[in-house]
Amino acid sequence: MKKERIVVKIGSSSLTTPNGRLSGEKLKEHVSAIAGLRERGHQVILVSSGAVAAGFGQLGYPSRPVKLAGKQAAAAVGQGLLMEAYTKEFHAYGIPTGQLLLTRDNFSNRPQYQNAYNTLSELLQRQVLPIINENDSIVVDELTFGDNDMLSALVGGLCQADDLFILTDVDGLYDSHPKDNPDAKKYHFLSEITDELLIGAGGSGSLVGTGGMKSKLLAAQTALQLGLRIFIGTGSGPRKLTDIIDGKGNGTYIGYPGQFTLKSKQQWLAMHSLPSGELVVDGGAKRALLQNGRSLLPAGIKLIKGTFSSGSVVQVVDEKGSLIGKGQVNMSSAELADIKGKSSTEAAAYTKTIKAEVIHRDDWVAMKEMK
Ligand SMILES: Nc1ncnc2c1ncn2[C@@H]1O[C@H](COP(=O)(O)OP(=O)(O)O)[C@@H](O)[C@H]1O
Ligand SMILES: N[C@@H](CCC(=O)OP(=O)(O)O)C(=O)O
Repeated sequence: MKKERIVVKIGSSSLTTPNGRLSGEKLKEHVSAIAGLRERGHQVILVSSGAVAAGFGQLGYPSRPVKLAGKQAAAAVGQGLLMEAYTKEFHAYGIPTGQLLLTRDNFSNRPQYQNAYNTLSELLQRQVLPIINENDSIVVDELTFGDNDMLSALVGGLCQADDLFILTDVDGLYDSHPKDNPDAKKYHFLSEITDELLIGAGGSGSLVGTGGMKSKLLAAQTALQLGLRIFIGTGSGPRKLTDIIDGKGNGTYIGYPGQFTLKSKQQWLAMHSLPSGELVVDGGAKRALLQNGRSLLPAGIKLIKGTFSSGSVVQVVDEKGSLIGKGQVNMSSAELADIKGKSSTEAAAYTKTIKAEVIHRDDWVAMKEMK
């Protein structure tokens, strides 16, 4: 059987009690199930929620704090408790653990993204189990992931995983909220996340979880684009995760094997990079980029918007303004303004210091083809 690389995401409700304490019993069960996956030779990356939910009780909050300072303080306490418990329990199976606390910036900044990738790769190569959470205690409000579903999908892309298992307190996706509708129908297999599914997905049903099924589906949508298969559901006992691999999981399976996976650079450009400007290109350049797999040359550029430096990411649009793709430019907006619309020979004569390609094909991702 193929050895898979699996991201396992565990939600707050599956790790804690409603009064803000860590549930040692629940945690132990997850640990034994993860040890079971590793015993079969699979690599596991754990994305664990629960810092806020495990910490707020000790701080004297009667329920999950709503204000940012309360959540951040609770997370500071709870994250330590989580890691202490995980380290001890995994140690009993001879599995060393390592903690990574990430923020959105770590994904949008290319050097930080590569650095996170290098750290994860090193941990996995040395048989260490990475345990990841958002860096809740320091992250700025508007930049939080909020819940860990999207974080787990992005981690799946970052470490080029095969599967994402989202463990929660419900046994899969239903066509409407199962707590409101006793006749709600469960989906066992899905190949895509449609708007209809998103409409049927509601918020959290527990006092400690955030995001609910909607955020799991949005995460699943991203994970599908990143080439992962997804499972959303629950289970009990030490075999609950190996059962998922064996197709016997208690939940909903999304995706199919052998999906198209973007290369790491293209994945970063498409999913995480923040464009600093925009280039409007003519029909010839659009064809070269989308159909012929060529680089973007100065001749095809009609208009430059924004100010950027060499190495920045820009978005590329056609003359109607519709997005074609994103790429990393080899020159600044000022240098490009001098050679825009010129043939490559003319451009080369103009300055010998810059490259012939405005965006090299290796530094480009087509956004149209992804749909
Ligand atoms: N269509 C749906 N199908 C299944 N569960 C749903 C649906 N809509 C909303 N939910 C709720 O989503 C909850 C799981 O999300 P959440 O509470 O955020 O869990 P976690 O803490 O594990 O991330 C379920 O307990 C359920 O009440
Ligand atoms: N990073 C946060 C996750 C917040 C949260 O509730 O997430 P989840 O339970 O996955 O919906 C924490 O550890 O408390």
